[in-house]
Amino acid sequence: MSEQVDVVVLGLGPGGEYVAGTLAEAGLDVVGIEKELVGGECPYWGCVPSKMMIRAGNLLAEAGRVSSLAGGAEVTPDWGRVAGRIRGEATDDWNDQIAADRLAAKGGRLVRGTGRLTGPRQVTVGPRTFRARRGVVLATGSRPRIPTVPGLAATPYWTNRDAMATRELPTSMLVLGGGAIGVELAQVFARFRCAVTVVEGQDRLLSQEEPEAGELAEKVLRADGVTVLTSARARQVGHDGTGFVVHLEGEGEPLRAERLLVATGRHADLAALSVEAAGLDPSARTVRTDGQMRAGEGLWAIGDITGDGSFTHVSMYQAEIAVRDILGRPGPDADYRALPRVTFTDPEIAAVGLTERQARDQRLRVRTSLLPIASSTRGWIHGRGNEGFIKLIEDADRGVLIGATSAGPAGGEVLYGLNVAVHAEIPVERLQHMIYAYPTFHRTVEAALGALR
Ligand SMILES: Cc1cc2nc3c(=O)[nH]c(=O)nc-3n(C[C@H](O)[C@H](O)[C@H](O)COP(=O)(O)OP(=O)(O)OC[C@H]3O[C@@H](n4cnc5c(N)ncnc54)[C@H](O)[C@@H]3O)c2cc1C
Ligand SMILES: NC(=O)c1ccc[n+]([C@@H]2O[C@H](COP(=O)([O-])OP(=O)(O)OC[C@H]3O[C@@H](n4cnc5c(N)ncnc54)[C@H](O)[C@@H]3O)[C@@H](O)[C@H]2O)c1
Repeated sequence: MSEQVDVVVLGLGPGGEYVAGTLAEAGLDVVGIEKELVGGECPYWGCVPSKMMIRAGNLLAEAGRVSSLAGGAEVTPDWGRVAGRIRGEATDDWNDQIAADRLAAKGGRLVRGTGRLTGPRQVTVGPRTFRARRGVVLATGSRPRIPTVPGLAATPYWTNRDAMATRELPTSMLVLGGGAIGVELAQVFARFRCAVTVVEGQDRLLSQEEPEAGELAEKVLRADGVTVLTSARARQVGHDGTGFVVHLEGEGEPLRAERLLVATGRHADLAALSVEAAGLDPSARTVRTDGQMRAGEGLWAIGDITGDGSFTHVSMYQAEIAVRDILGRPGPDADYRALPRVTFTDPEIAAVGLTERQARDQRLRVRTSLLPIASSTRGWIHGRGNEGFIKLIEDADRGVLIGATSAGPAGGEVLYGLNVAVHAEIPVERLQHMIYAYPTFHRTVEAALGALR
């Protein structure tokens, strides 16, 4: 016998939790199914604990800058404080009772277990089967993609989860992958005196962003003592009981370290959800949706599983659209032209919209500019720690910005104005005649607008 409900939400990460709670508050009979922790990757093993680490690492780095600007400061790094804060304040020692209670208070029902589709509008978890009158929302997120390097699978390698949960820092760590996770954690661990080496397969770090972003990331990581190896791939991985031995492709001595963090991207596992029961292809990498997040009749998908950007803000944005659609309320289609992303290194490396390469590949007539933050008054006053730049990409035929990178102190915050400009397609000509507060970092944007060529 199946239980009849209005909506089943499969997976309660940031997007799924929002959908389940909001629809329940709207009066629908909602069942949310979660196999681990309500809240998903972001609060327990992702954004929140990693940003707590970064806050701590940045404090240490700032203290290191005191000598050149303000006198003397001696700091003693203590990872115990970070690990304690992650346990006490961020994750409640990986206990989701508060989140579960929050869903219940909104009227949603939580079912713990691993769910899978067993028909259109139908989900089974353990012995229970739910039939959803309005439909099912797939929000099962992603998990680390582990490369098929010989030997790796048999070693006790770390993923982001082990790194977030560690009570003690290793003395040395190899990081496979120089994307967002790799560079953020490499910098933090290095600032806590761990000897870090990043091994990135592409010819630069943050390879999906502007080349200048990758160059900057490499420069600042090196300044923190990180060894950065680009165009480097692991050929063989082993563990001798005390540490890792990694042979790279080509000649050279193997790399050795106490820990190995694998940060080579994430992927969704559609086969595990038996998506074919709802008419989807289980071998696909992502669930494709229309602009209202519909993946089929009575089926919606949101978050990492859609492949539209593995970010909490994408999951929440899509969740809002799915909620509206399920409630039958009209609203605009999902629009990713102004998708922002922030890598929380110091300096923060943030971007929105297209890179120059992507714009040129679309055969757009492009004007660009790039100005260092240090060329602004504020950047110059800031002194040490003022690395960064503003890069703008303009569609010259339409006279609007279609992409931008904001790297620098508070680069993610400075991005906001550029995000608005790309999203709202504000003419460059209007942006050039706006008043920019003095002396802010974002005055570099004004200068960069004037330098578009
Ligand atoms: C180290 C790290 C740092 C990050 N930092 C940031 C950041 O600073 N900013 C940012 O925007 N993003 C960041 N992200 C990405 C962000 O965490 C994800 O994009 C976001 O969590 C995705 O949300 P989601 O709703 O798709 O689901 P997820 O958070 O992936 O959650 C999906 C949930 O579904 C559950 N589930 C899966 N399968 C089933 C099943 N069959 N049955 C029941 N339940 C199931 C899982 O247990 C999980 O709880 C970071 C990620 C990592 C790993
Ligand atoms: N600040 C943030 O918003 C933030 C922070 C962390 C993670 N995230 C999200 O989490 C997702 C996962 O992060 P990630 O860093 O694992 O993935 P990523 O896709 O950002 O980067 C993975 C990197 O690993 C490299 N790589 C892949 N296979 C390799 C191999 N065999 N050897 C060496 N290098 C290899 C890739 O070239 C790429 O540069 C990202 O897509 C990101 O959206 C976001």
